[in-house]
This record gives sequence, C-alpha cells and structure tokens, in this order.
Amino acid sequence: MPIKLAANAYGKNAVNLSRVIRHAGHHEFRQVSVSVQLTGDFEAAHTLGDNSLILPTDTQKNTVYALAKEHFTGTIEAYGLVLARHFVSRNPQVSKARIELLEHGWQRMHFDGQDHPHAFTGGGSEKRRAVVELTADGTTTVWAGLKGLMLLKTADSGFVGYPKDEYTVLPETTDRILATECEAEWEYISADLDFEALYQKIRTGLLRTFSAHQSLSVQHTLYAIGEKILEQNDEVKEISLIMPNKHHIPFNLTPFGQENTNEVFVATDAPFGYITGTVVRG
Ligand SMILES: O=c1[nH]c(=O)c2[nH]c(=O)[nH]c2[nH]1
Repeated sequence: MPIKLAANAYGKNAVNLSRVIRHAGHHEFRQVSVSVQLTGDFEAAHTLGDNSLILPTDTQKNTVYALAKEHFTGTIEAYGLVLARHFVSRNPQVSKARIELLEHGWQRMHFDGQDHPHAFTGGGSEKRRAVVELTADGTTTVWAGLKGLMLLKTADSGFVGYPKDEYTVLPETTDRILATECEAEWEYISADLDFEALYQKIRTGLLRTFSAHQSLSVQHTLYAIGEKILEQNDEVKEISLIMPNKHHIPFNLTPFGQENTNEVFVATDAPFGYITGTVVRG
C-alpha cells in the first residue's frame, strides 16, 4: 500500500498585535491575536523537503503587522478579509487561507462624566472572535462570535422532569441559579456586511434572550438564544453555542439550625455540565 500525505496546513499562530489609532483629541486602542493557516500545494515540502512553495510562517507573521498600519482600523472581520485576500492573491500555491482573530476588549476609562482620551481597563474574560476563510476560487466565508462571556441569573431557571435511576440524587428545582461561560460562533451569509452593527445586535440579542427566558434547562435556553438570533438576523446562516453549566449548589444550613431559602450556595468550578448545540434554518 503506497503511503501518501493527506490533509495538511500550516501557518503562524497567536500573532499578538496591538494598534493605537491616534485622533486629535483621543486615542483608540485595539489588541488582537491573529492566526494564519494556509492550505495548498505543499506536498513536495513534506515528501521531498522542497520549500520552494512554502511562504515562511515568519513572513506571514510580519505581514500581519505590516498590513495593520493601513488596514487594521475597523472590525476584526474586515482585517481578516484583507489578510486572507493578501495571502491567496499573492501565492498561487495557496488554495485556502484561514485567518482567526481573537480580540481583547479594552474599555475606555470614564471619570466625572467624561471619557478618558487615552487610558483603558482590561475587558475581562470576554473576547470577540472572527474567522475568515477564502479559497482560490474566490469563495469567502466569515464567522463571528465571542467566548468567555460570563452570564448568570438568579430567577426564571429550573430543572425538573428528568429520568431518575439508582444513582440520581439531584433534587428537582423550579428556582435555581443559571450560570454559564458562553461561547458562540455564527456564520454569515455574505462577506459584505456591517460586521460591527451585526455583532452588537447579536450580542445584545443573546443577552436579552438569556435574561428573559423562562429556562427549563441550559439546553432549552441555548436553543432559545439560537432561535432568536436566527429570527432577528437574516444575515446569520447558523449559530453554534457552548454553554457549560456553572453550578451553584444550595448549601445545607440545617445542621446550623437555619433554613436555606435559596440564598447561600457553593459556587463550583468542576465538574461542570457541558452543553453544546448548533441552531440552523429549515
Ligand atoms: O440545565 C440542565 N441541563 C442538564 O442536562 C443537567 N444535568 C444536571 O445534572 N443538571 C442539569 N441542568
């Protein structure tokens, strides 16, 4: 049986780029981690050690910085498109460029009713994400999303009606804390959209649905969020959500002569429920 190279790709991961945009009275600050992955005619490099078609990952990294001055001035989706087009148009051996961008959200400081012109605080665990894929035949796909978004609510969540066996001890509840660290990724129908406005609208829709939903389970809320995003945004083809169940377990206060009326909990890190799903049209 002959042996041959199957799927392969290469590129530079985690190119950490930050950018100041200097306006007359204030500065903007952006920080993004960019990963480049190229697919194409790289067989000879693997089988013969022939590097004649291998654009070095070092060059890819430099390109991320070099194009940033002129082109990283808007959304991460837009910059991903610039990079993908650059690598595909300049390298005929590349059949597909995939650019992943993860943005750290710096928030402008605000004192006495005024925005500070050039000082920021870190955005915490939440990061905005974009992925752009461009193939040599011109097919462009854009995904956007977020990760590390901490969500919690103290009402309108329960979990009842599940099967019980000899190992079940979980009490049914119609009033529990619902908490998650949400990750979402959605695919757009086009590469020519107002990515900033759509991102803000989708993020707000996600928060609104989470807060308003009469949740019968994490699964129920995950689907409600996906359904709402698709209903409200024709530009979104499908959405995938990861919603780990960050349990807050009522603490037993009876040994101390107190009744716990759903006020004191053990906040647990692990183990945690891991709930994922994709919601599509049709
Ligand atoms: O919303 C929930 N979904 C589950 O699948 C599950 N399983 C569990 O123990 N608690 C919960 N809560």
